[in-house]
Amino acid sequence: MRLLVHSGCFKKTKVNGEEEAYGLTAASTLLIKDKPYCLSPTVSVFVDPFFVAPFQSLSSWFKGTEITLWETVHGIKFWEFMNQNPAINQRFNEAMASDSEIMTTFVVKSECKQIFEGLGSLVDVGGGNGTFSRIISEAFPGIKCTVLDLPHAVANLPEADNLKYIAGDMFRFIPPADAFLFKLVFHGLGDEDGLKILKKRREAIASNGERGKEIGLVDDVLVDEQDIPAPAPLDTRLLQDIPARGTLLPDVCSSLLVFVEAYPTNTGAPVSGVG
Ligand SMILES: C[S@@+](CC[C@H](N)C(=O)[O-])C[C@H]1O[C@@H](n2cnc3c(N)ncnc32)[C@H](O)[C@@H]1O
Repeated sequence: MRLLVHSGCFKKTKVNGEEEAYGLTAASTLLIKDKPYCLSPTVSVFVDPFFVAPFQSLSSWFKGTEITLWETVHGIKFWEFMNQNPAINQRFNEAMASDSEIMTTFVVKSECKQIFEGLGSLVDVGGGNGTFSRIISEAFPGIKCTVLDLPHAVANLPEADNLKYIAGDMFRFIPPADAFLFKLVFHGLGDEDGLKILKKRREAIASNGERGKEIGLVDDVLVDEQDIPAPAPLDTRLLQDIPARGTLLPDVCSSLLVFVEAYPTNTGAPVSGVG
């Protein structure tokens, strides 16, 4: 318990003014199942041996020729691994969905609500099981939401009048829309692949008569360490990015923030989010 208190999972408290007890902290409150906001699926995926074990092979990766740590350990790319392991894929998608449930509270329902007003269509690129888009589609019935993701991620998901799924490859085609949402997509890409996606998004804008200059980016962004409020776990974030992306410094992510701010919304407010 001492360790768990030290790491912020529990806090020491007194019952009836004298008996020592342990209580939940703000962080561990988010791990309670069946509450509206629960990050337990996210935590359980990122501490699962399937995700943590590759870190035992860092030295092989450094010495080898594979681009990503994941390929060094599993012999295939991260998303191909998900395709071949449906049970893990399901858990991964649920983890992403639990993160989206929380984030939409701030992005869709309060802090950034105005950025969605007036939009006719939105493509959620690499949108996973579409939790983020489902919440947007319910809050803004006038926005036609399309979730683009790989076939194994979007198979058999229930659609609605203004929520559709496209099984596809974002490196090949991104459908035209008024707005594009990229949530937790770029941090898993190397710089070259990140730029390819931006070019595809550019083509989607051009094919829509130059409408749709809005872009929503919700991702890890590398900033100077001194700019991160303590105790933000930069080391954890950097480690989380290593398995799939293959380079240690997310340069594209840093420059993307600049890019995002260069594309104001139709309401004049920059669309950017740092998650
Ligand atoms: C980290 S997850 C984020 C999911 C979702 N945006 C969210 O935040 O809940 C990245 C997503 O990108 C998808 N993805 C990876 N490569 C893709 C590709 N080539 N085309 C379309 N989607 C892809 C994955 O299947 C996965 O759902």
